[in-house]
Amino acid sequence: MSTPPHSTPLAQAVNAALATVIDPELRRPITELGMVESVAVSAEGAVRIAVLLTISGCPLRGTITADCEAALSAVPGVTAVDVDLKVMNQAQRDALKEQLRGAGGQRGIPFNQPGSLTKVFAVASGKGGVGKSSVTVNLACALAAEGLRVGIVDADVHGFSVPALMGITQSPTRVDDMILPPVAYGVKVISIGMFVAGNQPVAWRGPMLHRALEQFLTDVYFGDLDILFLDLPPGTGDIAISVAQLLPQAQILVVTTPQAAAADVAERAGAIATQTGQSVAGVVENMSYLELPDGSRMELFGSGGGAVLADRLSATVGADVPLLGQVPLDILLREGGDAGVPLVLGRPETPAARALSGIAGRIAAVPRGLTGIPLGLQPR
Ligand SMILES: Nc1ncnc2c1ncn2[C@@H]1O[C@H](COP(=O)(O)OP(=O)(O)OP(=O)(O)O)[C@@H](O)[C@H]1O
Repeated sequence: MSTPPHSTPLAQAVNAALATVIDPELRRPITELGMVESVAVSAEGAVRIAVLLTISGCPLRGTITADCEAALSAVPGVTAVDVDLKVMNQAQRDALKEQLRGAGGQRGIPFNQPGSLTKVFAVASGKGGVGKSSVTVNLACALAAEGLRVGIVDADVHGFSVPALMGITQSPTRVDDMILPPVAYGVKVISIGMFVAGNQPVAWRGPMLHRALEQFLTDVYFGDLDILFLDLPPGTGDIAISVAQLLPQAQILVVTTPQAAAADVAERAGAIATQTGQSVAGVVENMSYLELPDGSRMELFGSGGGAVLADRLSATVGADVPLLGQVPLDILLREGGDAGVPLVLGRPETPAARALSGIAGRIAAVPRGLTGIPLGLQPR
């Protein structure tokens, strides 16, 4: 015989345990999301719950089942757990979407709303291969490990690499017109690479890129984020202009190597801020040196490019653009990327990981860009 929830101490403990189960995509307790349809606890301690999935093919059904079983089995007095998975009907899905998007379920780019507190960083580089994506992923993971809510939009549509760097093979879940991004290491990630089959090259032109970015920013449910990174394609292409139009408050973070020639092209990527009215949050110098076994440093790509670039950008944009840090070359950084385990998490003790974590700390301290946000000031 089953008893209704809340009626016994055991049923209350079961409900409290269920409230600790977090939906892997929405990152909220399943009890808050209307996902627990029913809970029954027998006098013998057998628990039977019905969980409503957002869609029938939910790729995370196994995870949700295992998490419910683990949480409930740990409750003293529970002798058996049976999780019955069902699927939300349209009315339940609509209610969930409304809950997530706010009353009225309004569409639009949430990061542009007046109340948004998300800091947006567009990570740019002059040329490819300087480590822009590796830096983005490591900064995001370092910040998420500190407890911040972090997302990445891989806007490098021609050379998307973020999912692989974070070991993500899972596709986003679609709940009608809402896209739920996969989460890795606590970071919500969306990439054009998740929407193309296999490893196909993407040959899109400007307007399609703009539309894709707009769709990512509008339809992907990130929830409340502290920091959003946009991994831009190298150079000063259409997408940088689109970012400026769609997210005027995005601040530019420029990644370069110490090489003078790399700094020259990177300056163009940063200087676009003067045309778009955005601010430049700083410069990250990557591949700064290689530490040799005797402790000496070999400067493979020369030296000083990051500092020169920061000075030049300060002069160009008319505001202080700091050199946020120098990241040494480290084979482990490349290996971590290949294995989908970012260095700051896999080998946090290495000098490169420490440099990246230091830069992440400096980024966390950067105030939110205000361009494009109504300040609510009234003229007297
Ligand atoms: N500090 C570093 N030490 C060792 N290897 C690095 C370092 N930074 C990046 N790499 C490696 O260099 C390669 C290029 O890095 P990454 O893909 O991050 O560059 P990118 O600038 O994003 O390139 P693109 O824009 O062309 O996609 C990768 O194999 C990466 O593992």
